[in-house]
Parts: sequence; C-alpha cells; structure tokens
Amino acid sequence: MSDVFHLGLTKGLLAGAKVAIVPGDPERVARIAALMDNPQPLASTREFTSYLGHLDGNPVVICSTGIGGPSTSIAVEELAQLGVDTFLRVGTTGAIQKHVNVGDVIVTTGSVRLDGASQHFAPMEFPAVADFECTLAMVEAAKAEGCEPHIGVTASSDTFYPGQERYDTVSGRVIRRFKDSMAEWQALGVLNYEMESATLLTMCASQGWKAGMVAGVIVNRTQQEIPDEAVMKKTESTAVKIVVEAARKMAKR
Ligand SMILES: O=P(O)(O)O[C@H]1O[C@H](CO)[C@@H](O)[C@H]1O
Ligand SMILES: O=c1cc[nH]c(=O)[nH]1
Repeated sequence: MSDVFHLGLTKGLLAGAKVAIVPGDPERVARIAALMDNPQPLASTREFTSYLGHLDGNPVVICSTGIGGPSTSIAVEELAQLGVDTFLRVGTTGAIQKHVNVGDVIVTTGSVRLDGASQHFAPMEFPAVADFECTLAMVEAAKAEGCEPHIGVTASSDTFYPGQERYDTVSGRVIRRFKDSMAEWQALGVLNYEMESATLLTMCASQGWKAGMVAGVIVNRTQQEIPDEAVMKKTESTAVKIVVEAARKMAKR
C-alpha cells in the first residue's frame, strides 16, 4: 500500500533517497533512469511516473511532475513526505532573449512567479529562488558536458499560451495583463519561459528544501514557435545528462 495520496510510493521503495530528479514529462523518466545504475520502475499514477536509480551507490528517485504548478506541488510535497529534501528539475523551455539559441541550456537562479500554486505556499513578496549548491552543481555539470549554460531568471507561467503571450491560438488574443508582457520580461533580462519552477522553487525555499532547475532550449520565441523534433530530442538529452551529473554530486552530500 502507498504511503502517500497520489504517487503510489512508499518509504521502502525509495530506499532512503534524499535526492529527486523531477522532469515534467513522464516519458522522460525512463530515459533519465537509463543513465543510472540498476534502474527500477517504481510506480505510474496519473502524470506521476517514478523510477529509482543509483549514482555512485547512492539512491536517487526520478518522478515526473506533469505540466504546471498544481501537479508539481503534489509531487514535491509527497516526495518530501517520503524523505526527499533535494529536488532537481529538468525541463524544456522557450527562450525569449535573442542571444539564447535553440540547443542551449539554461540554469535558473530564480523565477518570476506567474503561477498560482506558489501563492498557496508563500506570499508574492517571497522569492522563487534556487538553492545555491544545486545551482552550482547544475552549472558545473553543464560545463563538464561541454555546454556554457545561460544562468539567470526564468518566467514560470501557469499557462503555455496566454501567460507566455502566445497569439497562435484559436482566439488569437491574450488578456490585457499579458499584452506586451514578453517585451517587459525581455527588458528585465528574463531568459526564458517554462511552467513549473515558480512552484518548485517557492515551495522548497520556503520549507528548507533544496531545489535547482536546468532546461534545454527547444524554441526561441524571437525566431519561431514550433520546435524541430530532432533538435528537441538532442537538447532534452543534453539537459538530462546535466541533471544526472548534478544529482550525482548532490546525492554524495
Ligand atoms: O519539458 P517539461 O519538463 O514538461 O517543461 C516544459 O514543457 C511543458 C510545456 O510544453 C511545461 O511543462 C514546461 O515547463
Ligand atoms: O516555449 C516554451 C517551450 C517549452 N515549455 C514552455 O513552457 N514554453
């Protein structure tokens, strides 16, 4: 029987893992686990697919969050209930700065809280900030992988379309709040859009857990809206290698 409400996991299944890798996409979980020793599937419920793997003998759990803050908040809370205290998100992302290329990697130091879920954990004045050690581990792993990562602020939105100011929709419009919002984030030096880091980083920073975030750039919004499949696969695979090496380092502590 599961020890938690949604994930279908028990403390025993996690074998004492303190570090979790948390991608959005459930299909990414097995690909991450394949880079570890003795990968074992654990559970699959709703958007939450989980595996256990080992890095230098240390257990690391991989569990997908699904898309967006609400399901991310469930995955993070239940993994913490099972003893995890360090969360490394690996995702895909849309860059908004001209100098950030498709195929590049972004390590997030903090997120603009364009979500709703993070406000259930801390008031808006509280920063969605990444843990320094996790961030350093991500940056060092990226460099070891031969990437010079972009390091900075991410806009993290509850919605893929209006919150990221996309007009390629059926209605072709966004509400006033988001009109010209991309230009504003660009002017403020924000690097990219994704959908889970505001929730993850706020939850962890406000509860004494560690969290970091790395993402592979699959589109640049100043150039194109639809990603190329082959480029997307390659970029995701680079980000996955980086997060596994960062997890190796964090699991050694
Ligand atoms: O690739 P993942 O981790 O799902 O991350 C990004 O991709 C999804 C949107 O396509 C959102 O979850 C966003 O944050
Ligand atoms: O543009 C993008 C690409 C991936 N994920 C997002 O949330 N936005």
